[in-house]
Amino acid sequence: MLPLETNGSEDLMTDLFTYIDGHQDEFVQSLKEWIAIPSDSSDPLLRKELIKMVEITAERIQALGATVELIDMGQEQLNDGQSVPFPKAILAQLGNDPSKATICFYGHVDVQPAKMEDGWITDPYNMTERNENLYGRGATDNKGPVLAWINAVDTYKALNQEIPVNIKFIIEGVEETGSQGLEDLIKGNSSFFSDVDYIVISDNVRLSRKPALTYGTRGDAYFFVEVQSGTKDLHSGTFGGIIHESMRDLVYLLANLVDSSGHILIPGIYDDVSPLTEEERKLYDDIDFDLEEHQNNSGVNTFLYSTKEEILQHLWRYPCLSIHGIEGAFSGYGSKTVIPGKVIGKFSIRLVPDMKIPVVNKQVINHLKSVFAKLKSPNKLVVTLQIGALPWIANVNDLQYEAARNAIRKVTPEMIRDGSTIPLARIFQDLTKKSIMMLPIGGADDGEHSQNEKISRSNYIQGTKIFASFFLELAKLHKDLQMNNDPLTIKTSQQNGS
Ligand SMILES: NCC(=O)N[C@@H](Cc1c[nH]cn1)C(=O)O
Ligand SMILES: [Zn+2]
Ligand SMILES: [Zn+2]
Repeated sequence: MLPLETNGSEDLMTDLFTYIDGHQDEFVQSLKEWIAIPSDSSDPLLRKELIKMVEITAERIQALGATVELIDMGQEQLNDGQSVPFPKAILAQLGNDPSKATICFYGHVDVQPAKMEDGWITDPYNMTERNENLYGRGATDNKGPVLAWINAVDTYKALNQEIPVNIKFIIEGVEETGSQGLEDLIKGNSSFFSDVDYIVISDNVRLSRKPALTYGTRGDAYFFVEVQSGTKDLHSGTFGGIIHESMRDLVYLLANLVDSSGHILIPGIYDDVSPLTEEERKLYDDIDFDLEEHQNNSGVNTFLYSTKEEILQHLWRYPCLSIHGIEGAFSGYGSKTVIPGKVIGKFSIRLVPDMKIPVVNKQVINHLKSVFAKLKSPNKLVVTLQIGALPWIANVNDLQYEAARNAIRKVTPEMIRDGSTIPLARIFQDLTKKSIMMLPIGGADDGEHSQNEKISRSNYIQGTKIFASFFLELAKLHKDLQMNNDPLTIKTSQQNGS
């Protein structure tokens, strides 16, 4: 293996990039193979596929030369009283040279549900390339970025070059359903994180065509509101008109959560939202954001707000409430005349600093109970918090942000926040106290969670290059930092004559 010094870092970078360009079809083929596995974590019937996906990922990381541990995550309790095994989590380590920086990469290999009949143009699990875009479920969220990181490490190996940093991986299979059990996993494996210097996540998209670094995300409080009128579904001709219908109650409850201007109707919900300072307000002015393009990407004609500043603030620093669906309600084709016996409404509130989960939980329960009381319904109401993930904000002055800016090279990346949630971002920050950075490689038009999700071939390949060069840039800055701060290191390098 060639040590770093034998090759100037610019020459090495050229070699790495040439290799990546020359092997891009292999990298694309690997993504196709990963996308072919329907690793949907929300469907218990697909659990075997999800478990297989985690195993394949573990094998792939092991093939890099890493030591891989598969951690049992126990059983997932389903609503119907049954249980299925959680997919294992992967903890892996490649290199443990104490003189090098240690980066831990976190990602997930589970995906959101996807069916042809949802409106996909091609099979979501048969990756298809159209106009230089790679379409398939998980292409950008998050299989593409996880593979790009692996490809970057693989490139050093293939060129027989020393990787300038130690690399750790934490890869999970239940991010899309709230990363259950991962907090305990991190708590129970504190020694794994003790020598980690930096945590990198690449699980969101850029805001525009410009590369970006993400330093904040919203959290999420996801609720189930269950209304039960009886033990079974009923014929609406035989029972319609004589019973209190669970669906009518639920629709009323859901309609009282948020008004048509997007304002959340839950008393007190805005109380803990941190006030907008003048300093923060100015940040929005400089951000390159094409509102029209964002609107085109969404497929929606009219947004709730009309200026760049309002849109970004309502995505990044204000909460929102979205109603996601109703379990138990008739939703198929045709005109089934049924009265459901039990329905579960699903909604979530994206949380921002300084909202607190127990406070929000109480406010939601109190509000729904008081709205329900107005109905004077004999039906049974149960409200449960399913997922509670806190928002995350990082220090953009951390060394790895500078290294990432250097790695992106040609342009200055946009410093952005993100309206979505990575449940583990804040957990990592609180438990490990390490620097966290999100380095997105996907585009604003990738359609995460939507029909026809994709990643562009160019972002996937450029992303692989950015990761490969990030290792070098971070190694350089980390070494400088050590030389300046650590008398022992200075002494050792002076003795070595360097
Ligand atoms: N790419 C990140 C992502 O999509 N995260 C999910 C996580 C989540 C939040 N609530 C339930 N799952 C997201 O919807 O933001
Ligand atoms: Zn994701
Ligand atoms: Zn997602």
